[in-house]
Amino acid sequence: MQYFIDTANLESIKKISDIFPIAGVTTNPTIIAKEKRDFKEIINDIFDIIGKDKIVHAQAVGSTSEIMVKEVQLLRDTFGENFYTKIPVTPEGIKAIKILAKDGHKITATGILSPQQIIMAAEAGAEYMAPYINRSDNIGENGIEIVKDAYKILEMTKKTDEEKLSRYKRIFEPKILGASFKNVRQVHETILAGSKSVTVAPDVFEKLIYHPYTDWSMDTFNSDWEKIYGKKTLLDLL
Ligand SMILES: O=C(CO)[C@@H](O)[C@H](O)[C@H](O)[C@H](O)COP(=O)(O)O
Repeated sequence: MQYFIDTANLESIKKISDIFPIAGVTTNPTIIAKEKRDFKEIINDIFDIIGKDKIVHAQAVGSTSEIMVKEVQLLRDTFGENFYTKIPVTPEGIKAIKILAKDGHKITATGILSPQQIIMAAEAGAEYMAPYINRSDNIGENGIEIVKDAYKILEMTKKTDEEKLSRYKRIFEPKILGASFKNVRQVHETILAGSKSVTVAPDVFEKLIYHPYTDWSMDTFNSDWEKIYGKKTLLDLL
């Protein structure tokens, strides 16, 4: 399972990565713009906090495939092997993914709101496909159904390692990266639908393990213990 934090806010990244077993950080142009700082510094600071063995995703912003291809080449040279460029599933984006994947680049297809967009991005050679669950639910569609359909079709169109090597110059499993969550239920249903990667904003992230009865249970344990042993911990008693 891979949990990503969907933010570029360094305080939030520090807080969450200190506690939770995260796979990395995802951002988008809106998330980056909120920080009002130099782009390169933001990404370097994120890697400094989470470690260079973790993954960072940030989005190409060019409006043509030619510019996106150049951006991705520059991003890989600047940030290294654990940087994934997000590319939107527009016609120009799919064209860019197709060109870049042939050269072994690591791509996350983004802005996904339909299963066909996932299949097309996967065929073009993206490794991660990021469907926007809440944005889909918001207009009366069903984000979870997108993930379910996508997994069925990805299974049907599975490629051998030889095919992957000849088409994309590297071997990887296509993955659904569930994104745009507004509550824990959406995250959980996305995982149940088969998605082993999700990216969650800090406010929802902290709620993933929250339960009032867990807090109540711990309060009760602590007060019962203190009645007999005071503030002593096992370090004092063993
Ligand atoms: O696409 C990725 C990760 O690949 C995310 O950063 C993605 O852009 C964000 O989760 C969404 O845009 C956030 O959506 P929302 O919470 O604003 O509806």
